[in-house]
Amino acid sequence: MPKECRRKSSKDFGFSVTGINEASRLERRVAAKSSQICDELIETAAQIAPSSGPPIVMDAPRVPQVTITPEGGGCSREMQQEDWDRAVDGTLRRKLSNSSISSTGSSAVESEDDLLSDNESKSKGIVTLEHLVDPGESKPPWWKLKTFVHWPFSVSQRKRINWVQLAGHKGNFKAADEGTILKKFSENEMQCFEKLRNDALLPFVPGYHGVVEKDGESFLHMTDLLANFDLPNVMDCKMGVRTYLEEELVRARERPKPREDLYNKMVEVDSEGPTPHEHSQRGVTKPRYMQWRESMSSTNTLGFRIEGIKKSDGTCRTDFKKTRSKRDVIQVFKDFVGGNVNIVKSYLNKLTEIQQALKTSEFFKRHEVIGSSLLFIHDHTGNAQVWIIDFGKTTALPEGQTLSHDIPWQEGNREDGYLWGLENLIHTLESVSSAAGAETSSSVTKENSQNTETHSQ
Ligand SMILES: O=P(O)(O)O[C@H]1[C@H](O)[C@@H](OP(=O)(O)O)[C@H](OP(=O)(O)O)[C@@H](OP(=O)(O)O)[C@H]1O
Ligand SMILES: Nc1ncnc2c1ncn2[C@@H]1O[C@H](COP(=O)(O)OP(=O)(O)O)[C@@H](O)[C@H]1O
Repeated sequence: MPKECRRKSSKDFGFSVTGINEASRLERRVAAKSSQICDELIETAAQIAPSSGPPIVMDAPRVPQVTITPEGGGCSREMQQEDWDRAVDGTLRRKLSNSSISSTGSSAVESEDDLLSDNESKSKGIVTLEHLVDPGESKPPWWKLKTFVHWPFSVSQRKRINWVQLAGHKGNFKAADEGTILKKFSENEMQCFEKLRNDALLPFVPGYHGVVEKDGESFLHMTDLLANFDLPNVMDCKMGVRTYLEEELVRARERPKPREDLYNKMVEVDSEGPTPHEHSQRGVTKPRYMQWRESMSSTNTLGFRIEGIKKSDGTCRTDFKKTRSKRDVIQVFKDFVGGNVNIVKSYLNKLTEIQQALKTSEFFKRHEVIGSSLLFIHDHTGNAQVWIIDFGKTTALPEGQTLSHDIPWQEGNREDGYLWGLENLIHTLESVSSAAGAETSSSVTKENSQNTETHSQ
């Protein structure tokens, strides 16, 4: 069920959004509409709070900030008061175990005590992005552009926007100027974006606009892929047969650090998942957890898995940990596209283009691509696109080494199964297309036969 959070001010719902993401505004409307109590509180808040000026912290009542109706169990993770406080003062940080390399790129070694519970940190749908430019601030004195001389941010009255984040860690993204977002800096990801500038994959990755810094914190400035869609439907598919780096495996073997948060996540899905030993220590290591996730989902069997879906009606789901069989995956895709065969065909065309580009890409040849996703986005206008996102754990191979991306992984060969997964994904969508086509033609046949009956009466 959606968790509750305290509203800080009427601005959270009431600010005017003319820029960064029109769709988000509409979504927020749709979502807010679904809760009578929420609407009443918005009105109350609007009366209490001034239309401009600093946000007012309302201690009570606790209400859902965004109302999402998840199918099959709670999926929406919403900002809590503590999250706001941490995010606003800039202290919301990812904590890493020493068996973890963050997809934000850090390989920092920290003690187990430093770990955040994943329930607290993992994004599961609609999140609220903080805008880093304070309203009324006319100049951005704190911005220091590291790489590109281009001032990207204008003053905005928007402080926070609701946005779709189907995977990754909450707090990793911030709002930026129209059509763009900021992602927490990762050296690894930054290097990938730099190398992708001259690569065949460039048309399929989010536009990259350099690195920006505020208060000692750096961000990657990139295009918001949702920006050109009207009430977008979004799906995140994590690619590959392996979702952890080989070095994470080595580290966990050398110095195993059982993590309680991962143990809890495992038990939540399958109480018999942990071994008796893991039960007794109430902890599992990161690679063990990741391997278990891969075997429960379609990662091992198909080379990709569905991480999350958000539909235009505001519903969102991230409960796909046990979506494993091709049949189940097809069903999820069918639901995602609402049986629209044209959308499926557009997606298939896009995937084929990506497949071609991957085969010629120098970048792809020379990188182990781990934890990267394909982001599917379509809307009611028929616009359907696929992008390659998340290069936090995409790692350059030693000079001279290349990968084929379609042979089985064995420790040491660094293969990721990306192309094999993509091939399976294409086949899966082809099945969706023929199933949808068959349904359409059978309903047309039915209609025709009804017409014939009507005529003959
Ligand atoms: O999906 P669930 O089951 O919640 O597991 C998560 C995802 O695999 C995260 O990957 P992603 O960010 O791609 O969603 C991963 O972060 P990394 O990418 O840093 O490996 C988390 O590792 P920890 O952050 O170490 O818990 C792991 O706990
Ligand atoms: N450029 C983008 N435009 C729109 N949505 C994005 C973009 N990048 C990421 N997202 C959203 O954020 C989610 C997490 O992104 P990701 O890069 O995988 O983060 P992390 O590195 O924290 O795992 C994706 O599932 C998607 O919903």
